[in-house]
Amino acid sequence: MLRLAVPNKGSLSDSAIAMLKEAGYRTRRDPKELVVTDADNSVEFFYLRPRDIAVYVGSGTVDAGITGRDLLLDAGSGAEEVMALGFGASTFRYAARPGEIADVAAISSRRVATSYPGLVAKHLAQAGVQADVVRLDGAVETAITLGVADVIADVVETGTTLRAQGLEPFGEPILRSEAVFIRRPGTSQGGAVEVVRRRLVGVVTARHYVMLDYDCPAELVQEACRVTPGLESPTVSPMQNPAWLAVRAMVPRAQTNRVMDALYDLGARAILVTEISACRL
Ligand SMILES: Nc1ncnc2c1ncn2[C@@H]1O[C@H](COP(=O)(O)OP(=O)(O)OP(=O)(O)O)[C@@H](O)[C@H]1O
Ligand SMILES: O=P(O)(O)OC[C@H]1O[C@H](OP(=O)(O)OP(=O)(O)O)[C@H](O)[C@@H]1O
Ligand SMILES: [Mg+2]
Repeated sequence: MLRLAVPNKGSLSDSAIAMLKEAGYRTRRDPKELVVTDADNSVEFFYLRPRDIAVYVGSGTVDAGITGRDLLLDAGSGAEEVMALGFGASTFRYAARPGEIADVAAISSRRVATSYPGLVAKHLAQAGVQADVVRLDGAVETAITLGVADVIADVVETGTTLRAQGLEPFGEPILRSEAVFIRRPGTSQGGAVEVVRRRLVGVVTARHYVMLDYDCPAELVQEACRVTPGLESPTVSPMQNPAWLAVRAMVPRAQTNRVMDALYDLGARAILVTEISACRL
């Protein structure tokens, strides 16, 4: 059986579970359930802390899993990112009191508090900056107020926590993170991991695209197909009236209304949008 790790708590947990459910897997019924066997799909799910998932996958204790890119890089385990999952987006940034520290070079000889010491040590080393890294479990933003650090490096989503502590980010973000599907390179379960990957690609794509159908005057179909090129190529079908053709294509969800406007201006009519509930590309 394939062994897959899923975040049991925290920012990534609910969305990861929802995505696996959409991909047709059995998920836990109770937050206290830590192991779930999906016999139909030959997968055993282990509900673990996202921080530990990269370590378990890297060591081969489990074959693959879902965690944050920042946690994967912090662990420095042998696990590798297979694909981004499109949720749990955040940046990882340095912050300090306003005007106190201008850039990464100015961190030199200062104390940096973080829950991601691996990630920060690597980043400072790459920048050629010597600093003391203070490892904390959480509530990192308070470290400056408490006088145990001059700089913090932490996850920033909305920036509300930083503002509430009177801190400001500085320098370029160290990292742009989101939830990722990870695996151990060279796992003997490579084929089974690939099946999960294809299912997850199906969910991500179904969320990202809608299906567009429209009727198009036959002489305008080439132009209309340039507006909706689809993934491979749009499907063009005859209609009872030979002056018209029916066109069907996937369109990025975010562009739906812009594309509909363009098609309408061109002369297309009966433009319909439908949800894609699942797909395999
Ligand atoms: N607002 C957020 N706060 C923290 N982590 C976030 C946020 N948004 C996305 N993430 C991502 O979630 C992962 C951290 O999840 P984790 O469960 O370890 O911490 P958490 O969500 O802060 O939960 P807790 O601190 O309650 O244990 C990281 O990959 C991080 O980038
Ligand atoms: O930019 P924001 O939207 O404010 O989100 C980022 C904050 O949220 C998380 O903290 P959490 O509430 O999980 O507490 P923790 O520090 O104890 O993990 C994270 O560690 C940041 O502090
Ligand atoms: Mg947290």
